Amino acid sequence: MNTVIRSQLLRFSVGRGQQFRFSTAAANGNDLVIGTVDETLGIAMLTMNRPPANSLSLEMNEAICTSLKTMESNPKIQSVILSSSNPKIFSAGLDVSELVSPHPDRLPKFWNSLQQLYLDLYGSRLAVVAAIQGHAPAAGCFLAMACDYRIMSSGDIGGEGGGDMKKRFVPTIGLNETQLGIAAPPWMGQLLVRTIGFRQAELALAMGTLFPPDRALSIGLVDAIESEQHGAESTIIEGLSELLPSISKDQASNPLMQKAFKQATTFAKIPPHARVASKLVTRQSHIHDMIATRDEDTAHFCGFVTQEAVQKNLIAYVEAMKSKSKKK
Ligand SMILES: CC/C=C\C/C=C\C/C=C\CC/C=C/CC(=O)SCCNC(=O)CCNC(=O)[C@H](O)C(C)(C)COP(=O)(O)OP(=O)(O)OC[C@H]1O[C@@H](n2cnc3c(N)ncnc32)[C@H](O)[C@@H]1OP(=O)(O)O
Repeated sequence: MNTVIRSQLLRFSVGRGQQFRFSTAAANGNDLVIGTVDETLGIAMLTMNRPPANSLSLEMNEAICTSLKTMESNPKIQSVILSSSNPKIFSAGLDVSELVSPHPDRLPKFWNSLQQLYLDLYGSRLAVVAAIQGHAPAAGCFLAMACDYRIMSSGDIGGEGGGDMKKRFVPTIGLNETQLGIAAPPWMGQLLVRTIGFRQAELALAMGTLFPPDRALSIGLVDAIESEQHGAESTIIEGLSELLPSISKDQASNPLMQKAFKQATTFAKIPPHARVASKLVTRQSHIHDMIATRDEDTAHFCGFVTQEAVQKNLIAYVEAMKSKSKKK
C-alpha cells in the first residue's frame, strides 16, 4: 500500500534481450514490473514482480499499464508474454488491502487504475500471451482473460513439502469473488461469459469456482496446459534466455515458458494490421460498453465495497488468509 512510483521509467533500451525497469519506492526495493524486449524477434516480456503474490494495487496496475504502453510505442514489437516472477502465483488478484477500510480518495483512483488496465490490456495492439505458472484467482484470472492466449501450468509433483511426502502443486484459475462476499464487476463477469460461454460462466460466477488446469482447459478458460518439469539443456530455445529477466533466467528450460515464447513468436509473424483489425472485431464492442459505463461502474464499486456487510466479509476473509499463511 505504501508503494509509490517514484520515477516512471528509469531505463528503456531496445535490442536483443535488453531490459527496462520501473523504479519504485516499495519497502522491499523491488521493481513492480520488469520489461524486456527483443526487436529482432518482435517480442517482449512483461514480468510481474510484486511479492508475495503479485496482487494488484493502484501502483501495480499503473506499472503494468505504463510498461505495456512503452512496449506498444515500439513499432518493432508485435507480441508480449505476460508472466510472473513467482513460480506459484501468476497474480492473486486485487490487493485486498485496497478494499478493506479504504481511504475515500484512494478507492476511486484504485478502481480507475483497474479499469484502465483492462482497457489497455484487452485493447492492446500487441498480442499478449499469458504464461500462467501458478494461481490466478479473481482479478488474476481477469488479467489472463484480457490476454490473447493463455498457457497454464499443469501443476507438478514436488511443489511443496519434501522427501517422499512431496505434495502435488495444482494451480487454479477463476473468478472466485462470491467466496469473498463480493461480486465480480459486470465487465469482468462479461469477460468470463465471452471466454467460456454463458452457462459455464453463470455457474462459475455464482459458485466462485476456481478451476484446476485440466478443467480450465476443457471449458476454454485457458488455451493450453503445459508441464513445468524443466527439460534437458538441449531443448533450450534460442532467444528465450535473453528475453527472460535476470531474476527468471532459470525459466529458459521450462516447457511452459518455451511454449509461451513459441506462441508469441507465431503471433509476431502474423501481418500486424490484419491481426489487430481482427482483434477489434471481437473486442471493440465490449471496450466501448465499458468506457460508456466507466463512471457509473466506479460509483457502483465504491458504494458496494464500503457497505458495512461487505467490509465485514472482507475483514474476515483477510484474517483467514493471514492465519492460513502464518500456519505454514
Ligand atoms: C452486478 C455486480 C454487483 C456488484 C459488483 C460491483 C462492484 C464490484 C465490487 C467488488 C469487486 C471487487 C473485485 C475483486 C476481484 C479480486 O481480485 S478480489 C481478490 C481476490 N483474491 C483472492 O481471493 C486470492 C487470495 N489469495 C489466495 O487465495 C492465495 O494466497 C493464493 C491461492 C493466491 C496463493 O496461495 P499460497 O501459495 O498458499 O500463498 P498464501 O495464501 O500463503 O499467500 C502468500 C502471501 O500473499 C498474500 N496474499 C495473497 N493473496 C493476496 C491478495 N489478494 N491481496 C493481498 N495479499 C495477498 C498472503 O496474505 C500472504 O502474505 P503473508 O505471507 O501473510 O505476508
